[in-house]
Amino acid sequence: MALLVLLASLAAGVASHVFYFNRYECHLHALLYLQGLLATWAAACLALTTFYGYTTRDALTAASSSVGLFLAGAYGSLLVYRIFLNPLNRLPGPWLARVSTFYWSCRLGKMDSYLQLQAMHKQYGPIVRIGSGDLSIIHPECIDLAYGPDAKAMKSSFYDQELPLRSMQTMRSKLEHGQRRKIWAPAFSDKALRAYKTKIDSYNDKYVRRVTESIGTPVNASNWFNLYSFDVMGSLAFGKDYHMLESGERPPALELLKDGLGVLAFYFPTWAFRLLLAIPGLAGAFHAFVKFCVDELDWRVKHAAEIDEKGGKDILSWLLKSYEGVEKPQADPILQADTRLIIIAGVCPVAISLYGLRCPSANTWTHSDTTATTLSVIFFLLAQDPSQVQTLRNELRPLTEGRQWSDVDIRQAPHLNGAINEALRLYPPVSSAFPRLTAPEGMRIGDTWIPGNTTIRAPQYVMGRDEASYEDAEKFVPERWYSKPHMVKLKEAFAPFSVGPMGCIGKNLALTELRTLTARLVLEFDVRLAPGQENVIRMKDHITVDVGDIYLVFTKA
Ligand code: HEM
Repeated sequence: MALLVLLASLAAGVASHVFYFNRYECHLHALLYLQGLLATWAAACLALTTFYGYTTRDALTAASSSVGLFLAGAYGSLLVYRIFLNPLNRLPGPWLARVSTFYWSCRLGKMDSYLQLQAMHKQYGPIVRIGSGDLSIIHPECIDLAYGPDAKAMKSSFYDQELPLRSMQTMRSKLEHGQRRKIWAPAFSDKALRAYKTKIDSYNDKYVRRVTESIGTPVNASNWFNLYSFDVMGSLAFGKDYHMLESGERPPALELLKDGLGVLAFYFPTWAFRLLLAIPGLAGAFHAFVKFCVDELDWRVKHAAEIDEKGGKDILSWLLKSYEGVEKPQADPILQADTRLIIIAGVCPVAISLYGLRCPSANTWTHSDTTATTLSVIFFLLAQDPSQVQTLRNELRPLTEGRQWSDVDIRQAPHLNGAINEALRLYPPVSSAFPRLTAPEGMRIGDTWIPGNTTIRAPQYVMGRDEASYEDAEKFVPERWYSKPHMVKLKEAFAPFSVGPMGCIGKNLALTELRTLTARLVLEFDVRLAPGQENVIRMKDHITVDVGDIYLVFTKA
């Protein structure tokens, strides 16, 4: 009888894998499975002692053996499938990646996923297995096929980490995402961007003032770019000035998030992340940030009339239009999550919103803001080559001199746009890319067939430095984007904002900030690396990258 029960447990384990875990997405319920297993174990102990006269010790042994064999069956079946049967096994990659996606996490102790991916692609080619169901692909076709307007691939389980909280960006259903995106779209139209101009200009002024105050001395430019970007997004989200550029400090709820990013560097599977989130106290910073955004949204809705009267249109004023007639729009959890997305999208799409988890390795403020990262990189690259600053100045002076200029006047400046593209190519703020899940019927990339339900990513850092796509790929050459087009061999490889219906909705806003602040600074200042500042950036990659402190010296032009 006992043997029969043990064999049944083993068989149940195998069946659970074959008929359930291997067929369906199960990442949402890891905690429930754990609780179920413990509850079954406890119930079995109780039943054996109460109804079958087992001693406590014997009951514990019998119940544990049964549960143990169930797990052995489930994991045994999983290992057999992964090692011998998985169709992904014919694709190149380290053998251990077949066994578990934790293999990938274990390589990321230095938070350098972009470098690890680069090394793996050098060794294994354009398509590399990085986990049991995960591939990294640098074939330029992947961009359009996985992310483009007609892509059949969908967002992977990565986007479920925050459930039940959902923002536009974490909506996996294309239909639902599309409907929400229609509500967001007017906030990023040309008309809306024109209305944000005054706010952006005022923060550009503040940045220039900060530089003027520290002329000739080393400044932590990346930190100031980060404060700049938070100030701009705070003002565009809530119509409030947080004065971060003046004070040099962030509101406490944002400050809390500084500890939250390190853990993202390990790219844990979604189920493991959700288990981490469930540990009481671990996600405290995230909840504080959620509350901060809910409070600010509440304030914003209550002051809507006042803000509208001042004519200071912001992103929320557009989103709130779709709530006309709704008594308390601020109570809608999707609007709450979208508000968080505005704040963090320019900072760290998805990432910060997901986890305010504490991580001991992240003990300094991380410069993970996408716009700030790009500004930091632009000036880091310019600081190493004064002739580039001069070329930019020569290009911009005729476009700006003697008039109240705006982004419209410099939008087509080829060298400026080239320099921005080069910063985004060499140090893309989203370096390892957002994962997609291939459609059940699979897809072909180049000559390779990718099976259905495979998680794929197209890492921009590796693609940006691939000689197959760019000539002299490691060099900063703004001209490749206008007068030397032969240096861009495969244009479709370049997608720092992603592409398609789920790509960056804030691209034009980001470019406006990047162009106008860069132009302001190069028109007024020369720039060089501060003494002791290394001439390489050692980024930390936690979905968006952290360029660390970059010390520069600005002098009057
Ligand atoms: C250099 C700066 C920026 C870069 C490189 C960048 C990059 C990206 C990328 C790669 C995505 C796609 C993420 C995904 O597939 O899930 C994205 C999405 C998004 N970005 Fe940006 N971004 C930048 C600035 C901004 C700014 C300033 C905003 C303003 C609010 C913004 C708002 C968003 C939003 C709302 C999404 C989600 C779009 C959707 O789900 O439809 N981004 N961004």
